[in-house]
Parts: sequence; C-alpha cells; structure tokens
Amino acid sequence: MWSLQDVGKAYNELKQGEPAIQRLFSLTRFEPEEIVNPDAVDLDCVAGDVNYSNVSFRYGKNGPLVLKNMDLHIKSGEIVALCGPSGGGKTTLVKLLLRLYDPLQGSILIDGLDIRGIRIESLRRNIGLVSQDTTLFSGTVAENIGYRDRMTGIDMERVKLSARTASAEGFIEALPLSYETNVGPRGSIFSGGQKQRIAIARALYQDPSILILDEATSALDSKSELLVRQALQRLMQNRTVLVIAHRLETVLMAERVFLLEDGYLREVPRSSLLNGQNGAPASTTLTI
Ligand SMILES: Nc1ncnc2c1ncn2[C@@H]1O[C@H](COP(=O)(O)OP(=O)(O)OP(=O)(O)O)[C@@H](O)[C@H]1O
Repeated sequence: MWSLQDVGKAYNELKQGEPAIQRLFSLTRFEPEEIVNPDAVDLDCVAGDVNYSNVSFRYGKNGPLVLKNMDLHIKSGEIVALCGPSGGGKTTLVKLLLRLYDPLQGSILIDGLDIRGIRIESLRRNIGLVSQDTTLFSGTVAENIGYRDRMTGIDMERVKLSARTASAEGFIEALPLSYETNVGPRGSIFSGGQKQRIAIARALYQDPSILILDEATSALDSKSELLVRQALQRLMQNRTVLVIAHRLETVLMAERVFLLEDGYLREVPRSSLLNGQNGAPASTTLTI
C-alpha cells in the first residue's frame, strides 16, 4: 500500500529530469498509473544496453494499442535510427524508456535490469534527451548547460568544455555577460540553431550513457545545419544512441534503421532507403 509520502515522492521524481524530459511530461494527457517501487535501485556504471522485450502499450484504459508486441535490442554503443509516419508511436517508445508511462505488457531492460526496478531519478540521469523542441528555461547560459548540477554546484570548466565541443563557445562568449547572460524566456535571445547547440552542450555536460535524439524537422540555414550536425556527431560518440530521424543524412549516421508504423516495428535495410524504397525518396528529407 502506498503512503501519501510515497505518492508525493514519486510525483516529484517523475517531474525530475532535465528540461526536455519535463517538457515531454507536460505534453502527456494521462497520469502514469504505477511509478513507485520502494525496492528500486540506483544505476551504477551504465554500459547502455537497451532492450525492449515484447512491449505493448496504450494510453488510458480503452485507447487503441500504440505499440504492439515490440522487440528492439540496442547494444551498448550502437546508433539506431527510428523513422516512420507521424503518430506511428516513436515518441511513445521514448516516453516508456524514460518511464513517463509503464508498458501494458512486456518489459524494458537497461544492462539486463528491468527499468521498473531502477529509481526514476537515477534512470533519467543516465538518459540524455535532445529534443526537436529545444527547451531552454529563463536562467543564465551556464545554468542551462550545467542543469544536471544546478542543485549541487555547476562546474564552470565543464560548462565551457561542453560549449566548445558543441560549437557554441563563440556565440556565447560574444554575449554581454558571456556564460552569465540570461537567455530570456525559452531562450529567446538565441536563434534556432544556437538553441540546439546549447541543448547539445547540456547533454555533453550531463554525459549520459544513453542518448535519445529527436531530430528537428524545421530547417536551419546550411551553415547552422552543418554546425549542429558536427556537434551532434561529437555528442553521439561512445554512447548508445536512439535517434528519431527525419532526414536521410541522419539515418545514414545510424548502424541500423527501424520503421515504426501503426505500432509495429521492423528493421529496414539502409540500402533500400537510399534506393527510394519503403516510400523513402533518395533526397534529404525522409517522408516515410
Ligand atoms: N498523451 C497521449 N494520450 C493519448 N494518446 C496519445 C498521447 N500521446 C500520443 N498519443 C497517440 O499515440 C499515437 C502515437 O503517438 P506518438 O506521439 O508516439 O507518435 P510519433 O510517431 O512520435 O509521431 P510524430 O512523428 O508526429 O511525433 C498517436 O495516435 C497519438 O495520437
């Protein structure tokens, strides 16, 4: 039986996680039903093996199945691209990994451990999310990048190194107060491409073993696009990556490509995407 304290703690844990996760949470329409596990453990030294095993899911009690008996094993350090039509279930698959919801059936394992047995805060600390809907909050640049340590003290050297690796150092240092400049509501002082590079710097600072990239659909100018792509490539190194991809170039960065359609997942050979099969044109934008 849950105590009120347990429920309160669980709710707070649910809202924890970096801003992109909080944003995902704010978009959910149903409260998760079970999130407290008093025996849950902290993740320690994560290799990043992610295994969805026979996962089915629906929103609410009577909604249609959004994921149907889905299996997906991403090995530690592997880059996997997920594509498919709007409403196919890509974001839902990510929400389950972050435990915004639990599967109706089946399980999700990290390094062989069922994520329901991992403390939510610990789970989310080890999963980085760079979302197409880049979430900056009103605060300084340093606070936005060093978000992980906002309660315990931000390491400025690490902030600067992350910004440099994300090709964000130049435009940050040109700001009136450099890293201490307030970014304005939702990062309004930055362009779209700059916001994305701040979000990448935040993920570099967080240094998770598992990374989820939800690629932006909105076009950037070609110079900005190149800088973001280079920063992403650096971020992806030595991590397990699940990328929700909309562009052919992104799909081609992955080792394996999956199509999620009507809740069913299937692997597609990369060569078929290049040939314009599976409904994918041999162009820069994927329309499958
Ligand atoms: N909170 C929710 N409550 C009820 N239904 C939802 C909720 N979130 C998503 N859905 C439904 O679940 C299905 C899968 O949605 P999901 O967002 O996972 O798809 P997607 O492949 O990520 O789409 P997109 O590419 O447009 O982001 C859709 O039919 C959607 O309407």
